[in-house]
Amino acid sequence: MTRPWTVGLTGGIGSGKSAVAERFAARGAAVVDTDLIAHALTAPDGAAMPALRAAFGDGPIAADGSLDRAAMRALVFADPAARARLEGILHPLIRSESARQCAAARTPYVMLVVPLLVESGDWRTRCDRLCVVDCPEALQIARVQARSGLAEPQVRAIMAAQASRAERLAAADDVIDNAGPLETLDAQVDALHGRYLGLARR
Ligand SMILES: CC(C)(COP(=O)(O)OP(=O)(O)OC[C@H]1O[C@@H](n2cnc3c(N)ncnc32)[C@H](O)[C@@H]1O)[C@@H](O)C(=O)NCCC(=O)NCCS
Ligand SMILES: Nc1ncnc2c1ncn2[C@@H]1O[C@H](COP(=O)(O)OP(=O)(O)OP(=O)(O)O)[C@@H](O)[C@H]1O
Repeated sequence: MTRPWTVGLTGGIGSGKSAVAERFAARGAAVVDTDLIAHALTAPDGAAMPALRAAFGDGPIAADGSLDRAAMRALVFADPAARARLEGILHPLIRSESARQCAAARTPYVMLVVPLLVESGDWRTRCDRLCVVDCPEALQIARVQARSGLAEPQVRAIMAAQASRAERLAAADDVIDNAGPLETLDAQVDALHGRYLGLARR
Protein backbone atom coordinates (compact mmCIF):
# COMPACT_ATOMS: atom_id res chain seq x y z
CA MET A 1 0.00 0.00 0.00
CA THR A 2 1.50 3.37 -0.93
CA ARG A 3 1.43 5.93 1.82
CA PRO A 4 2.06 9.65 2.18
CA TRP A 5 5.10 11.00 4.01
CA THR A 6 4.51 9.99 7.63
CA VAL A 7 5.54 11.29 11.03
CA GLY A 8 5.23 8.80 13.88
CA LEU A 9 4.11 10.52 17.08
CA THR A 10 4.70 8.74 20.37
CA GLY A 11 5.12 9.34 24.09
CA GLY A 12 4.37 7.64 27.37
CA ILE A 13 0.89 7.48 28.86
CA GLY A 14 -0.36 10.98 29.68
CA SER A 15 2.60 12.69 27.99
CA GLY A 16 0.30 14.78 25.79
CA LYS A 17 0.12 12.91 22.44
CA SER A 18 -3.55 13.79 21.92
CA ALA A 19 -2.99 17.44 22.83
CA VAL A 20 -0.10 17.62 20.34
CA ALA A 21 -1.92 15.65 17.60
CA GLU A 22 -4.94 17.94 17.72
CA ARG A 23 -2.63 20.92 17.17
CA PHE A 24 -1.07 19.30 14.07
CA ALA A 25 -4.58 18.46 12.82
CA ALA A 26 -5.60 22.13 13.26
CA ARG A 27 -2.68 23.05 10.95
CA GLY A 28 -3.83 20.62 8.24
CA ALA A 29 -2.13 17.28 8.93
CA ALA A 30 -4.19 14.09 8.74
CA VAL A 31 -4.02 12.33 12.10
CA VAL A 32 -4.28 8.53 12.33
CA ASP A 33 -4.66 7.62 16.01
CA THR A 34 -4.10 3.97 16.99
CA ASP A 35 -5.81 4.46 20.38
CA LEU A 36 -9.00 5.54 18.55
CA ILE A 37 -8.70 2.53 16.23
CA ALA A 38 -8.28 0.23 19.27
CA HIS A 39 -11.41 1.74 20.83
CA ALA A 40 -13.44 1.20 17.62
CA LEU A 41 -12.28 -2.43 17.42
CA THR A 42 -13.55 -3.01 20.96
CA ALA A 43 -16.90 -1.16 20.70
CA PRO A 44 -20.11 -3.25 21.01
CA ASP A 45 -19.93 -4.53 17.41
CA GLY A 46 -16.17 -4.08 17.13
CA ALA A 47 -14.27 -6.42 14.82
CA ALA A 48 -12.05 -7.68 17.67
CA MET A 49 -14.85 -8.66 20.04
CA PRO A 50 -15.47 -12.25 18.85
CA ALA A 51 -11.75 -13.11 19.17
CA LEU A 52 -11.49 -11.36 22.56
CA ARG A 53 -14.51 -13.26 23.89
CA ALA A 54 -13.02 -16.53 22.63
CA ALA A 55 -9.65 -15.79 24.25
CA PHE A 56 -10.77 -14.26 27.58
CA GLY A 57 -14.32 -15.53 28.14
CA ASP A 58 -17.14 -13.25 29.27
CA GLY A 59 -15.22 -11.77 32.26
CA PRO A 60 -13.87 -8.64 30.52
CA ILE A 61 -16.94 -8.13 28.28
CA ALA A 62 -19.49 -5.44 29.26
CA ALA A 63 -23.27 -5.97 29.14
CA ASP A 64 -23.52 -4.11 25.80
CA GLY A 65 -20.97 -6.44 24.18
CA SER A 66 -18.10 -3.93 24.23
CA LEU A 67 -14.79 -4.47 26.03
CA ASP A 68 -14.95 -3.76 29.77
CA ARG A 69 -11.89 -1.52 29.69
CA ALA A 70 -11.38 -1.27 33.46
CA ALA A 71 -11.57 -5.05 33.86
CA MET A 72 -9.15 -5.64 30.97
CA ARG A 73 -6.79 -2.94 32.25
CA ALA A 74 -6.67 -4.57 35.70
CA LEU A 75 -5.99 -7.95 34.08
CA VAL A 76 -3.32 -7.12 31.52
CA PHE A 77 -1.19 -4.68 33.49
CA ALA A 78 -0.86 -7.30 36.25
CA ASP A 79 -0.18 -10.25 33.91
CA PRO A 80 2.28 -10.00 30.99
CA ALA A 81 0.97 -13.23 29.41
CA ALA A 82 -2.58 -11.84 29.33
CA ARG A 83 -1.23 -8.60 27.86
CA ALA A 84 0.57 -10.55 25.12
CA ARG A 85 -2.69 -12.38 24.34
CA LEU A 86 -4.63 -9.09 24.10
CA GLU A 87 -1.94 -7.47 21.94
CA GLY A 88 -1.77 -10.59 19.74
CA ILE A 89 -5.42 -10.07 18.87
CA LEU A 90 -5.55 -6.27 18.65
CA HIS A 91 -2.21 -5.26 17.15
CA PRO A 92 -2.59 -6.96 13.74
CA LEU A 93 -6.04 -5.37 13.38
CA ILE A 94 -4.71 -1.97 14.50
CA ARG A 95 -1.82 -2.28 12.03
CA SER A 96 -4.02 -3.04 9.02
CA GLU A 97 -6.65 -0.39 9.80
CA SER A 98 -4.00 2.28 10.43
CA ALA A 99 -2.26 1.40 7.14
CA ARG A 100 -5.60 1.79 5.36
CA GLN A 101 -6.23 5.20 6.96
CA CYS A 102 -2.68 6.41 6.17
CA ALA A 103 -3.02 5.35 2.53
CA ALA A 104 -6.38 7.14 2.25
CA ALA A 105 -5.00 10.48 3.53
CA ARG A 106 -4.92 13.35 1.04
CA THR A 107 -2.85 15.82 3.08
CA PRO A 108 0.82 16.80 2.54
CA TYR A 109 1.81 14.49 5.38
CA VAL A 110 0.24 12.12 7.91
CA MET A 111 0.76 12.05 11.66
CA LEU A 112 0.52 8.45 12.89
CA VAL A 113 -0.04 8.40 16.69
CA VAL A 114 1.21 5.17 18.29
CA PRO A 115 1.75 4.87 22.07
CA LEU A 116 3.91 1.74 21.59
CA LEU A 117 5.85 2.92 18.54
CA VAL A 118 9.26 2.35 20.11
CA GLU A 119 8.21 -0.85 21.89
CA SER A 120 6.56 -3.12 19.38
CA GLY A 121 6.16 -4.20 15.81
CA ASP A 122 7.26 -2.64 12.57
CA TRP A 123 5.85 0.82 13.26
CA ARG A 124 9.19 2.57 12.80
CA THR A 125 9.48 1.25 9.23
CA ARG A 126 6.16 2.90 8.40
CA CYS A 127 7.36 6.33 9.53
CA ASP A 128 9.74 8.69 7.79
CA ARG A 129 10.40 10.57 11.01
CA LEU A 130 9.81 10.02 14.74
CA CYS A 131 8.49 12.77 17.01
CA VAL A 132 8.37 12.19 20.78
CA VAL A 133 6.19 14.11 23.23
CA ASP A 134 8.13 14.35 26.46
CA CYS A 135 7.49 15.36 30.05
CA PRO A 136 8.82 14.18 33.43
CA GLU A 137 7.27 10.95 34.74
CA ALA A 138 5.80 12.69 37.78
CA LEU A 139 3.81 14.95 35.46
CA GLN A 140 2.61 11.98 33.38
CA ILE A 141 1.30 10.35 36.55
CA ALA A 142 -0.36 13.53 37.84
CA ARG A 143 -2.06 14.21 34.50
CA VAL A 144 -3.35 10.66 34.06
CA GLN A 145 -4.66 10.68 37.63
CA ALA A 146 -6.40 14.02 37.11
CA ARG A 147 -7.99 12.72 33.89
CA SER A 148 -9.02 9.23 34.93
CA GLY A 149 -8.89 8.94 38.71
CA LEU A 150 -6.58 5.90 38.46
CA ALA A 151 -4.50 5.24 41.58
CA GLU A 152 -0.77 5.93 41.28
CA PRO A 153 0.25 2.22 41.41
CA GLN A 154 -2.07 1.51 38.46
CA VAL A 155 -0.51 4.29 36.42
CA ARG A 156 2.96 3.02 37.33
CA ALA A 157 1.99 -0.52 36.26
CA ILE A 158 1.00 0.82 32.81
CA MET A 159 4.23 2.83 32.57
CA ALA A 160 6.21 -0.31 33.47
CA ALA A 161 4.78 -1.95 30.31
CA GLN A 162 6.13 0.92 28.18
CA ALA A 163 9.59 2.04 27.07
CA SER A 164 11.44 4.32 29.46
CA ARG A 165 11.63 8.05 28.90
CA ALA A 166 15.34 7.68 28.01
CA GLU A 167 14.65 4.92 25.45
CA ARG A 168 12.05 7.03 23.69
CA LEU A 169 14.24 10.14 23.66
CA ALA A 170 17.13 8.12 22.23
CA ALA A 171 14.93 7.03 19.30
CA ALA A 172 13.50 10.51 18.56
CA ASP A 173 14.24 12.72 15.56
CA ASP A 174 12.22 15.53 17.13
CA VAL A 175 11.16 16.15 20.73
CA ILE A 176 8.18 18.23 21.86
CA ASP A 177 8.62 19.43 25.43
CA ASN A 178 5.25 19.21 27.24
CA ALA A 179 6.46 19.98 30.75
CA GLY A 180 4.96 23.47 30.66
CA PRO A 181 1.44 24.82 30.18
CA LEU A 182 -0.54 23.67 27.11
CA GLU A 183 0.03 27.05 25.37
CA THR A 184 3.75 26.26 25.11
CA LEU A 185 2.90 23.53 22.59
CA ASP A 186 1.77 25.94 19.88
CA ALA A 187 5.11 27.48 18.93
CA GLN A 188 6.79 24.05 18.95
CA VAL A 189 4.06 22.57 16.73
CA ASP A 190 4.25 25.58 14.38
CA ALA A 191 7.99 25.08 13.90
CA LEU A 192 7.75 21.32 13.34
CA HIS A 193 4.74 21.62 11.03
CA GLY A 194 6.76 23.98 8.81
CA ARG A 195 9.68 21.57 8.80
CA TYR A 196 7.47 18.55 8.01
CA LEU A 197 5.80 20.37 5.09
CA GLY A 198 9.26 21.03 3.66
CA LEU A 199 10.47 17.46 4.17
CA ALA A 200 7.26 15.95 2.76
CA ARG A 201 7.66 17.99 -0.46
CA ARG A 202 11.17 16.71 -1.23
C1 LIG B 1 -6.00 -2.44 28.27
C2 LIG B 1 -7.03 -1.48 27.69
C3 LIG B 1 -8.36 -2.19 27.45
C4 LIG B 1 -7.26 -0.35 28.73
O1 LIG B 1 -8.15 0.59 28.19
P1 LIG B 1 -8.09 2.15 28.63
O2 LIG B 1 -9.39 2.76 28.16
O3 LIG B 1 -7.72 2.24 30.06
O4 LIG B 1 -6.86 2.75 27.83
P2 LIG B 1 -6.71 3.28 26.32
O5 LIG B 1 -6.97 2.18 25.35
O6 LIG B 1 -7.49 4.52 26.12
O7 LIG B 1 -5.14 3.55 26.25
C5 LIG B 1 -4.59 4.61 27.03
C6 LIG B 1 -3.11 4.50 27.09
O8 LIG B 1 -2.71 3.30 27.77
C7 LIG B 1 -1.45 2.90 27.29
N1 LIG B 1 -1.56 1.51 26.74
C8 LIG B 1 -2.60 0.96 26.07
N2 LIG B 1 -2.33 -0.31 25.71
C9 LIG B 1 -1.07 -0.56 26.17
C10 LIG B 1 -0.22 -1.69 26.13
N3 LIG B 1 -0.61 -2.81 25.52
N4 LIG B 1 1.01 -1.59 26.71
C11 LIG B 1 1.42 -0.46 27.32
N5 LIG B 1 0.63 0.65 27.40
C12 LIG B 1 -0.57 0.60 26.83
C13 LIG B 1 -1.08 3.90 26.17
O9 LIG B 1 -0.30 4.93 26.70
C14 LIG B 1 -2.42 4.43 25.75
O10 LIG B 1 -2.31 5.70 25.15
C15 LIG B 1 -6.54 -0.85 26.35
O11 LIG B 1 -5.45 0.00 26.61
C16 LIG B 1 -6.15 -1.85 25.28
O12 LIG B 1 -7.00 -2.44 24.66
N6 LIG B 1 -4.82 -2.03 25.05
C17 LIG B 1 -4.32 -2.95 24.05
C18 LIG B 1 -4.21 -2.28 22.70
C19 LIG B 1 -2.95 -1.49 22.57
O13 LIG B 1 -1.85 -2.03 22.70
N7 LIG B 1 -3.12 -0.19 22.30
C20 LIG B 1 -2.04 0.71 22.09
C21 LIG B 1 -2.12 1.22 20.69
S1 LIG B 1 -1.06 0.32 19.59
N1 LIG C 1 0.82 20.85 29.15
C1 LIG C 1 -0.23 20.39 29.83
N2 LIG C 1 -0.67 21.01 30.95
C2 LIG C 1 -1.73 20.52 31.63
N3 LIG C 1 -2.44 19.43 31.30
C3 LIG C 1 -2.05 18.79 30.20
C4 LIG C 1 -0.95 19.21 29.41
N4 LIG C 1 -0.80 18.35 28.37
C5 LIG C 1 -1.77 17.43 28.50
N5 LIG C 1 -2.52 17.68 29.59
C6 LIG C 1 -3.67 16.88 30.08
O1 LIG C 1 -3.13 15.65 30.52
C7 LIG C 1 -3.95 14.57 30.10
C8 LIG C 1 -3.13 13.67 29.16
O2 LIG C 1 -2.90 14.36 27.93
P1 LIG C 1 -3.19 13.63 26.54
O3 LIG C 1 -4.50 12.91 26.59
O4 LIG C 1 -2.95 14.61 25.45
O5 LIG C 1 -1.99 12.56 26.61
P2 LIG C 1 -1.77 11.23 25.80
O6 LIG C 1 -0.31 11.07 25.66
O7 LIG C 1 -2.60 11.26 24.54
O8 LIG C 1 -2.36 10.15 26.81
P3 LIG C 1 -2.65 8.57 26.65
O9 LIG C 1 -1.32 7.89 26.54
O10 LIG C 1 -3.32 8.21 27.92
O11 LIG C 1 -3.55 8.40 25.46
C9 LIG C 1 -5.18 15.17 29.44
O12 LIG C 1 -6.20 15.29 30.39
C10 LIG C 1 -4.68 16.55 28.99
O13 LIG C 1 -5.70 17.49 28.91
